[in-house]
Amino acid sequence: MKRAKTNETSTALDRSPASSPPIPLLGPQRSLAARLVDQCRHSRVFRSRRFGRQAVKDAVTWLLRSPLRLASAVGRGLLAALRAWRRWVRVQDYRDAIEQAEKLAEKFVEIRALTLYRWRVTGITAVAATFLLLMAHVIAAPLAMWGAVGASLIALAVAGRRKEGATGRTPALGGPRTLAWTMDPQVLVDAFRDAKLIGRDESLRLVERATHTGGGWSITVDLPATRKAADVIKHRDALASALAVDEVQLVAERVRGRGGHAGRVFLWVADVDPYSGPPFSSPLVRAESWDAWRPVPFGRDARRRKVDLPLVWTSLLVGAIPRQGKTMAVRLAAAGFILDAFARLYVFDGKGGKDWRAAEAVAHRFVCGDDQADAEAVRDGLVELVAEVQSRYARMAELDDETCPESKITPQLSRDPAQRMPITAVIFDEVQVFLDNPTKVAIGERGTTLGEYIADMLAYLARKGPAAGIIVVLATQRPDSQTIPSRLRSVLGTRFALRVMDWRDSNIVLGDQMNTRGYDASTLLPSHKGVGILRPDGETDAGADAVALTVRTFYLTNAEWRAICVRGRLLREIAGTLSGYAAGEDTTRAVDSADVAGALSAGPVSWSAERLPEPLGAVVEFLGEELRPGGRRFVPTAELTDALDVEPSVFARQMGELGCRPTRHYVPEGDGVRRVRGYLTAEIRDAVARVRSGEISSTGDDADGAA
Ligand SMILES: Nc1ncnc2c1ncn2[C@@H]1O[C@H](COP(=O)(O)OP(=O)(O)OP(=O)(O)O)[C@@H](O)[C@H]1O
Repeated sequence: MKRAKTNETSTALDRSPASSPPIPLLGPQRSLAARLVDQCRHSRVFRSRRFGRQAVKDAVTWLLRSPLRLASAVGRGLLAALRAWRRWVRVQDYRDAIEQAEKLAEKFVEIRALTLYRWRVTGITAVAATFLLLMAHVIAAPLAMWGAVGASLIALAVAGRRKEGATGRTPALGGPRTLAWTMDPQVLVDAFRDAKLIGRDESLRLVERATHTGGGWSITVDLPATRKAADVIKHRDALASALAVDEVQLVAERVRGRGGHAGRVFLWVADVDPYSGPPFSSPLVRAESWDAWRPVPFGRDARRRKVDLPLVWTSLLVGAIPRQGKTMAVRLAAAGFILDAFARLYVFDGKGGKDWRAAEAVAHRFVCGDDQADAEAVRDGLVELVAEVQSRYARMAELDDETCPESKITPQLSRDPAQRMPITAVIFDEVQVFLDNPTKVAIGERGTTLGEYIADMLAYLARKGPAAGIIVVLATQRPDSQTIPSRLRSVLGTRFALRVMDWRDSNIVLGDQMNTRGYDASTLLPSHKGVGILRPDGETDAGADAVALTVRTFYLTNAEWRAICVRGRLLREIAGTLSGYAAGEDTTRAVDSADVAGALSAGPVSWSAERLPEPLGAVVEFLGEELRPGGRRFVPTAELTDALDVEPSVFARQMGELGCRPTRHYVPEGDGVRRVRGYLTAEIRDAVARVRSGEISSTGDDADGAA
């Protein structure tokens, strides 16, 4: 993900903390003098004007706050002293012991005498102290009396000072606690301890002191050795709670690259909800044209940094419950292609509303609706695209090394009309409408449903299309495993999850285990329209920065969207690239469907779990594309039983009945290897083939009766 940096939001990742050795924040064993010397030696206050200004601000704040802090410490000290005196005068220890022994009645006179005696001592001490003070005032100088009062106040302030490591939400931290950590790093350390991100006897090291940037406070810290930044990101909610801010206000990032390491964390706490306020307008509204090879402006992150989405070489899956902003997100991606006169668009809208009507003006193929005829038109469009991918690979193989160095599309190839390989975007809104189509069809010798066939072709396009310049963009409001089969999901590189119902749906869009890594789209707020978690494609440069990030998409009004489509048509008319549906030719290219069936089965086999007995069906569904020959060789039993949530002994027995026997195999673990029980994928494939051929019945018995 390329993030453009605005002036007001310098990124932590770009800083070079290597130039600033960490300053110990709190070292229990270090003396104050040693810490001061250290601070001065490493301080950038003397080297950087920005840090100098911040230090002066901090010092002034500290000075202004100190009378208040002294007064509250004296107040606490006075309270503590009064409590101690009250216990003493009431002979509380003795009284408690007697009460425990149930002898209060017997000892009542004795306690009362002792209490009266202590009251007398208190009175005499108070009178004597007052007399001595007055004498000092009269005989010596007023200074002596004020000196004595000052000493008493200091003693009370020391007694009432905040102790290091004090836990819990003390009333003093209520409300302004959100910002207390910017003044007093001890509060930040306490928050890390309370959130159980560091131990009670551990501390943090300050890499960059707290500064106010881009509508929030940022700080970079080093965790104690062996603690991981990934865990801070994972438990961001706990840290937000400890800092008393809403979790949407807290951004935690691992500092990577030069100067970064696995234990260095950048924190940013927004002053207010960063996703509230008016939506951001897309820069594409003002763009005359766009180059589809450039990452398209997609939105802004919490710190308002621009997030661009590379689309060439990848594919995109957008998932969310209704009315969260899927169509908007897909329109943004589409706008980048529409404004490139050399790009071609296939638009398939399963919703059938007017959201995509304006795209008719530029689309090479356009289908809008959920009728059988629409599903068949989508099928024909995809058949044409599968054939197009095959043809492009065949043609690229014929080109010389200079024109096509890597059997991959290049910007020059995609814009050369003679080569006929334009960047082609295949855009689906509400793709589940087509994937769920139950009509039976025969593909080659295989019987399947139209929905399955469409899924197979989409999986093929997402897998083989990007290198040939064909990009698949899918949006669905049902991101469940039934609707988007794993063989299709696993080949969609970039994922964007707006709010979904639960963490399972979130993981289906973003990838397995993403909730345990701190990315769960079900925790997004309903009021945050257009806010989602973006997981960039690991294959693109974008994937290097962060596993995922929360983005608020840009906003296009309907009028702006229509204007973009009109501009796209004009650009095509000028360049002479208007084609297909938009140019008034609405017939798909005649393609021999046997060729397509051949292409689908010559590629990785489509492993469908349909009509397979359990647990084989679930295993096939879980492994998806990994099951194909040349994919994974071995799957540990523990991985399968965990993923399918089944009892290991029952699982082993049922797999045995289907002819799959576990074996032992070495798997990598850490730096070494470990021998574990599991299944060879060849055995699983064999079992699938035997069930399909009827050799094993779908109840799990061998057709010939043998178990
Ligand atoms: N980035 C954004 N900023 C502000 N509002 C947005 C943003 N994106 C979408 N919205 C608003 O959210 C609402 C739903 O948007 P959209 O139609 O894109 O959602 P959807 O998920 O496609 O809905 P459906 O499932 O009904 O098709 C619209 O009112 C839209 O204006």
